Amino acid sequence: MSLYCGIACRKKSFWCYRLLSTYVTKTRYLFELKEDDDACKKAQQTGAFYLFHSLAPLLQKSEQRYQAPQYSLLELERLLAKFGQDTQRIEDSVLIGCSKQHEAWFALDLGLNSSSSLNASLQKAEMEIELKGSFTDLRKALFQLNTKDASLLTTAQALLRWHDAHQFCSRSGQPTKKNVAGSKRVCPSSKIIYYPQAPTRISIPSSQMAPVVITLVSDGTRCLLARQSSFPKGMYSALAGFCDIGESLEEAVRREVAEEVGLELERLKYSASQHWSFPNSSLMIACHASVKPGQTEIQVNLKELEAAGWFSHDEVATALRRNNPYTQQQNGTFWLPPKLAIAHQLIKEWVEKPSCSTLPA
Ligand SMILES: NC(=O)C1=CN([C@@H]2O[C@H](COP(=O)(O)OP(=O)(O)OC[C@H]3O[C@@H](n4cnc5c(N)ncnc54)[C@H](O)[C@@H]3O)[C@@H](O)[C@H]2O)C=CC1
Ligand SMILES: [Mg+2]
Repeated sequence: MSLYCGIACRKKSFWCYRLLSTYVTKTRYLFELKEDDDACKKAQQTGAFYLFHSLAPLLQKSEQRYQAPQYSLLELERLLAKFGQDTQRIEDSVLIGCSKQHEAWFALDLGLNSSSSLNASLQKAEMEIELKGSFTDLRKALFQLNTKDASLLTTAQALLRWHDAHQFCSRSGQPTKKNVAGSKRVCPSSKIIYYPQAPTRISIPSSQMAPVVITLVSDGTRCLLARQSSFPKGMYSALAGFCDIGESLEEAVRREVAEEVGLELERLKYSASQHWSFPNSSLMIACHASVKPGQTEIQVNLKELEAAGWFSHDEVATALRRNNPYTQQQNGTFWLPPKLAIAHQLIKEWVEKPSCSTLPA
């Protein structure tokens, strides 16, 4: 087993970006902005903002086409000042993506009640005159926009709507606080962390199921297994991760693999699903995936994983036959999740049919 314990070279950010594909570096850059408020604040300085009013995106017409204009932080500050608004309102913005060159994109709604500024929301008509555009119902706007803007604004609206609906903690009743990127809200009093899908964490049994993708990556002869520091000693599993709001399952699979081990998928194939209760209700959606032969160098994201590695078919087949893993801990071999876990089923499926045919990712 060639185990990479992940030497992440810290250069300004979590990883060096050399050797990683554009897609992987973009994914890891966004992960960093979601995890690090200072990095996200810094990204706002050079980023671009899309504007909404009461969940309707601003569109401008140029020639026969509509487009969604972008504003710099400076332009936004000037616009707010012109209408007597403090710049605190910018704290209501959410991170929605970035360019290949790592220009971060944000969305800000000028019409929803602000949780960061005491100012009232801005009047729609006045803003449309000032901005020479119209705040357009998103369903209508989707017919007028290019695919990139349509997908971006759909994610933006979902995130802005979620934040607007989760201003208070369902346990303490206290106002919740958004992180800079808007990838979560925290209640300072109950300490519950809310993620844009379902309330999660600790004591609040979620009434919804958070969608989670779990993926067994193969390079044709080996499969990729990983472990978190929270796992029992010696246990390795498939890569798993919560879907982000606005994401398809395929996008979540690709993003999680890029974020956690720095690999770009070539193909993936749905396998099965499972309800999973730990730590809260999740809907596990399991897939097989493959990487291009020769593009198998793992770069472990040490903020998420303790280790990851490629395991041969024989090693994994032997591990599957171990029925009492706890005895294995003594002699330091690795072991796999219990039969009940869909990770076990996914791994067993691969051992029985190593060449699970996969579809383009
Ligand atoms: N049934 C099975 O075979 C397996 C199930 N799992 C489950 O999959 C889930 C996701 O696995 P991880 O690698 O931990 O996810 P992950 O790779 O997304 O990392 C967890 C982080 O995601 C963030 N996050 C985003 N949305 C979240 C939400 N709704 N709830 C909680 N955290 C959220 C948090 O920052 C958290 O620290 C876990 O709950 C785990 O129990 C994991 C492996 C096997
Ligand atoms: Mg994970």
